[in-house]
Amino acid sequence: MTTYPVARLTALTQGYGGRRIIENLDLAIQPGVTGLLGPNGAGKTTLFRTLATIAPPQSGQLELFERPVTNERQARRVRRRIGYLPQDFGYYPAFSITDFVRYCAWLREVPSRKVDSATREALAAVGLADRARDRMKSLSGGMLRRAGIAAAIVGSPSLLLLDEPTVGLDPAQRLDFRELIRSLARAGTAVLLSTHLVEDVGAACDTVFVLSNGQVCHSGTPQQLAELALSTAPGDSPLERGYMTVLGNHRPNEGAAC
Ligand SMILES: Nc1ncnc2c1ncn2[C@@H]1O[C@H](COP(=O)(O)OP(=O)(O)OP(=O)(O)O)[C@@H](O)[C@H]1O
Repeated sequence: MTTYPVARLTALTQGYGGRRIIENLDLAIQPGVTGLLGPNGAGKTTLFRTLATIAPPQSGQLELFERPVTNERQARRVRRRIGYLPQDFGYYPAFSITDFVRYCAWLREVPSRKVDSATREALAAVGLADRARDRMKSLSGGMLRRAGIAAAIVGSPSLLLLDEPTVGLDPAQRLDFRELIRSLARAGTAVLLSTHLVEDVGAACDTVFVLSNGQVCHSGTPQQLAELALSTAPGDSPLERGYMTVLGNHRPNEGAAC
């Protein structure tokens, strides 16, 4: 059976003003969980904003759900199928968690008859059902992040874009989060997860891309990335070492793979 990419970028060039951050990038996101690794400033958030249809490509083509997205009308149609958790997401401090997630469901055009049940399901999925009435301004960093994840998954999007979703989560919550995204993927959601926490990629992703200077310099399974490890030191994981190899930051000083 042929599986089509959920999202495809062809010859993407993207940037800010005259500054190019991503140039001539080809990338396909398949069903399952895909990890996106890359150093600060590599262009991960820029890529997410493009996939979320917030920033139209400066040049190149974006296809989502097997259809080109070339104008605002097409973007609006696909946006309701995309859940996006930005790195820094905005909210009204006086909203309760329920208000916040309901509001995001409304923005994503979840049918009104489904909004209440979808909100309850999303809050239960992130372990916030018993905190549903708490005000957003009263939440700890980790709880705020979980509220953001609930807002991204409400209404079961087809494509879930999570930009550093595990920042601030305690270890138990990170384990729960990994299980959550694996179960969402089993249920048919394609997940793209950007993170600096390499172990999240090893534990939860089917595929991993490494982005550096706006270019994909490695794609494969986490296992394949780990196999690129050139040397290990006590406490380092092979996946971290493989990632460093790809970035050319491995020690001792050998040639860069990227
Ligand atoms: N709104 C903006 N205006 C101008 N430049 C920007 C803007 N947003 C990002 N940039 C620049 O684009 C480059 C890529 O930024 P981006 O946020 O996409 O990287 P990133 O890989 O997500 O980084 P990090 O891991 O630090 O979040 C950086 O040099 C950044 O300074």
